[in-house]
Amino acid sequence: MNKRHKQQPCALQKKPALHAHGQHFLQNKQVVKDMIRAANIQPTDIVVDIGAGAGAITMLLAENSCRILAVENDPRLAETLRRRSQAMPSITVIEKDILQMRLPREPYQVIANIPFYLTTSILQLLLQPQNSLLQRAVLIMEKGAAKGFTSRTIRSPRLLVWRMWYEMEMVKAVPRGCFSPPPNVDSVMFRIQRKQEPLLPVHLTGRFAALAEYGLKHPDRSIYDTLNGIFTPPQLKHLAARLGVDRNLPVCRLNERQWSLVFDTMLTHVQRLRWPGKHR
Ligand SMILES: C[S@@+](CC[C@H](N)C(=O)[O-])C[C@H]1O[C@@H](n2cnc3c(N)ncnc32)[C@H](O)[C@@H]1O
Repeated sequence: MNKRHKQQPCALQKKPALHAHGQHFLQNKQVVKDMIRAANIQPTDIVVDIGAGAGAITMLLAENSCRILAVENDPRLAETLRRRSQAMPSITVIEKDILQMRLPREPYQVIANIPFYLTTSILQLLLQPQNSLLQRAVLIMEKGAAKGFTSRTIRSPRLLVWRMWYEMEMVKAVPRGCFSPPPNVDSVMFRIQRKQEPLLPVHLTGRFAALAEYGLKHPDRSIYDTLNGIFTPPQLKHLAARLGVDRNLPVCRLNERQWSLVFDTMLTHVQRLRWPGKHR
């Protein structure tokens, strides 16, 4: 046999490991029940299960009579779930990459044990205020990621924009033994809730995002050094008093409420030509 057509050694023929696709299946029904309770699911809700697998969450959700969109891109798992839910009209199985999916055009909830490798992309998809009607999500995610999203300091412009719109909190730890196979990192139940009163109107999101990009380019710089490219010294003095902070504090220590004051002060008192971004 020609060398090039020799069979590959077995190790190379192995299927990719399940966890390479974030496939850590929930084995513990109580965790799923706790997620459903934490999301306060009502019979009238539309609920998206992202990475539905064989249905650990979807099947229990169906007991709440809500409408469920179960999204799964692994054809074998999607087929299993289609079979399991055949007689359940409230469940629609969507065999698709979640990142290619059009989200509901009406208010919806998410309950999901997400593939960890897509955490940021999934949040990016769900938390775009311009095109997402997400009301609440209860997700299982890696503890490290959850800590970053709820951190007291805000170093990422994207996170800052999300937090203008959504409350984020860790609900509780989910032990590794609740999954099969167990992940090699710690996991938590994480809740995202649309704020009753968002800190930003949708139509100003682009303008605020430009301020966030500018303001957090060097998150450890002081508030004064960061913002003196936008505000004049008297405006900065007025702003520091409004914020109730020392102007030498690192800018990453401002919370989302304080950033909304920075934004408001900029819109009210600063000439447009000094605003960051292309939206002048
Ligand atoms: C952590 S498992 C959760 C499975 C199930 N929900 C459970 O709790 O047992 C994540 C699931 O997401 C699926 N998945 C991975 N990437 C995906 C993608 N891009 N779009 C949709 N599903 C995906 C995996 O196949 C896997 O079934």
